[in-house]
Amino acid sequence: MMPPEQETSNITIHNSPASIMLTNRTENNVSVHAEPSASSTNIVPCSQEPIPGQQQQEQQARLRISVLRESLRPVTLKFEEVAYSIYSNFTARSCLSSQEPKPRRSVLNGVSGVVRPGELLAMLGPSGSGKTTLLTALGGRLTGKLSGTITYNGRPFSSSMKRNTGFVSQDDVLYPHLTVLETLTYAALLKLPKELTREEKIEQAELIIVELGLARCRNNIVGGPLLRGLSGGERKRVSIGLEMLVNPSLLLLDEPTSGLDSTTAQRIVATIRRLARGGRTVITTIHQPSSRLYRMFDKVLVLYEGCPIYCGRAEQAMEYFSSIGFTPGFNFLNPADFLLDLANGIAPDAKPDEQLEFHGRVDHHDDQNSTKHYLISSYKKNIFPVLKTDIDRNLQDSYLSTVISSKSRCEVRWNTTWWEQFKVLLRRGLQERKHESYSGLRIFQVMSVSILSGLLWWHSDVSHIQDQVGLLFFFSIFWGFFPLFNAIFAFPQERPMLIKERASGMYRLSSYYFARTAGDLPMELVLPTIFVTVTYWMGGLKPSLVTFVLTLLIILFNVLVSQGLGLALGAILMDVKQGTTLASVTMLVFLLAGGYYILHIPLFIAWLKYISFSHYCYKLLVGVQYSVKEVYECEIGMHCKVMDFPAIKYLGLDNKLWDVAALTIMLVGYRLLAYVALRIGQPH
Ligand SMILES: Nc1ncnc2c1ncn2[C@@H]1O[C@H](COP(=O)(O)OP(=O)(O)OP(=O)(O)O)[C@@H](O)[C@H]1O
Repeated sequence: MMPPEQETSNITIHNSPASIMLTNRTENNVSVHAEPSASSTNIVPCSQEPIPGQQQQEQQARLRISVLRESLRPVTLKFEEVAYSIYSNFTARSCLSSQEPKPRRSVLNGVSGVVRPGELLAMLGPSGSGKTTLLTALGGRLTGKLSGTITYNGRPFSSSMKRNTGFVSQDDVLYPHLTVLETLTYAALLKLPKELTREEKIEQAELIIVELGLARCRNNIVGGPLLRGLSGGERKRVSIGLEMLVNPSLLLLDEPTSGLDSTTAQRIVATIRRLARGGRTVITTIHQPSSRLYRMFDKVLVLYEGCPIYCGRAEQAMEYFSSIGFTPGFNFLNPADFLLDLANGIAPDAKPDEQLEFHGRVDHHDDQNSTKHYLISSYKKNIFPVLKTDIDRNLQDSYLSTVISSKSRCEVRWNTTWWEQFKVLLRRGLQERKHESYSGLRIFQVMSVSILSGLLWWHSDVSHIQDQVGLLFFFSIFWGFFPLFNAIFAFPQERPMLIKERASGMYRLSSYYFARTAGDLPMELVLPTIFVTVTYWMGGLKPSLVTFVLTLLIILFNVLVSQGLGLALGAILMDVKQGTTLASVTMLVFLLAGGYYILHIPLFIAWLKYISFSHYCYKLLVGVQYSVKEVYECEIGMHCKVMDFPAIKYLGLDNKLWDVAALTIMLVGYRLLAYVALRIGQPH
């Protein structure tokens, strides 16, 4: 395939705007076709007949060498009259009237285009013109009221298309503590089909590293806002690499060059173009590309406040605008600057000083509006009809091939088994969070509290029953607070990653959920074990191994329930601040209603203790610590039954099974609630 500089167009450019739009160089030069391929990695024949061994081997060999070389399932993306609006109190904008007040605000208005395999389309437009919204819509990730049609080889977006689409968002969503190699390896293990062995998947990750020029920093941690790691360009390449692992046929990138120096930006766009030349359909949004970058684009789509003003070959954009009366002046060396000025309503005949002042001057507002209206009506008159013909022309072909092929195929929903996903996610989570789980600060926090409380209750005696009961109550409250607050962070912190990975169909929510909650368990259980061991014996509680083990088990049970509540609050609110506020109120209520501080709670509010897991835990702890016949020295020389001690009498120590059952219901209920909240909160 020829590099674009050498590629030639077979269609002569005429002065008529419509004839400019007819030119389609990719169709003439790129030797990939839009028919859905039978060798899709996530589409397998429905028939029960086994694939012959040789054929299977060939398929595997093809998968191995395919990454970054050529697309296996070329996709022609067509979108017609795409419109999107959001609820707003502000004045709505529409393509030809900008003053009319409406309850909905139009973000995209009648955007159309065709992007074929091998082509790189760049979306240009001022900030807020709707580029990201359109890109998100094309990636099948936009929720809300979207109208118009978007087809992929003539079909609507499907779960197989979802896995065939790479989406690189503007912000790099990566785990900061993993290295480049780990990041790509875990993604390869989750994303690549089960036909490949584990070693082959790791090999693919290595291939990507080499291909994207990341070999030098393969063992460096990715880093984040508070952790020094990769440079911006390297992070962006890791993000692209993650999407490239499945060799997607459609690659969408949101401002891949923002914040990068011009050389790095050029390197990234060169990579993207190379990916396009491998038969992929690539769309990128871009801010202020230099003229060098602009020359790398095959097509451009220019948006003006959500309305298209140009969609066609990049090199013909200037000629089109000249043909409708906007000729670039001497100061426009970069076509992108010219297009962006037009998309801001700045006509090229404005003098440089006027251009600078343009936005601030009221009397130019009308000029801006009339420029906008003229550009939009010219688009509708000259470009849209040609685009429409182009969209309709091939629609029938791809529809036919869809009908034929869909009869002989079915979609495989996941590339890896539930168990495989669970194992990889568990390992990845443990690695990413090991610094947090095993942090010295956390261990110090628990150890210092355990030693301090051991000293405060040092060898307490059963005759000081008030103190001993206080220690048991402290156990139940401390091990209610601590896991609750730790668990609240789990889902809100991982939300961007979860949304991103789930949107690309990487794993099931259930495998993620179980891996995430199981990953936290070791440390969540080890710390209370150490705590109880130290404080129990220092505090002089009953010197019986059985009682100690039962005390420990009750506290571990309480930890799991409290963790479940934290997970549920985090998943429902998805906001750490709100979650911790609600958790502190909840725990305060549990503390007061637990049955230790207030023994005469009015009946109308006494029910609060029944929803408190700390209450059940406290009851069970007291229940295993003292037997029914046990006595204590209530006054000098006088012995009273433990069960008659007011705080214990108030608790009522019968029905221990009911307490265990209540805790079990909470354990399951909170975790189920967390899962349901996560599922409901998912964009798809
Ligand atoms: N869900 C939403 N809620 C509120 N406003 C939205 C929403 N989605 C899009 N918008 C608005 O729609 C407009 C287009 O947003 P979009 O992010 O697509 O613009 P953009 O061209 O990508 O901008 P930039 O180049 O600055 O990223 C903006 O004014 C934005 O505030």
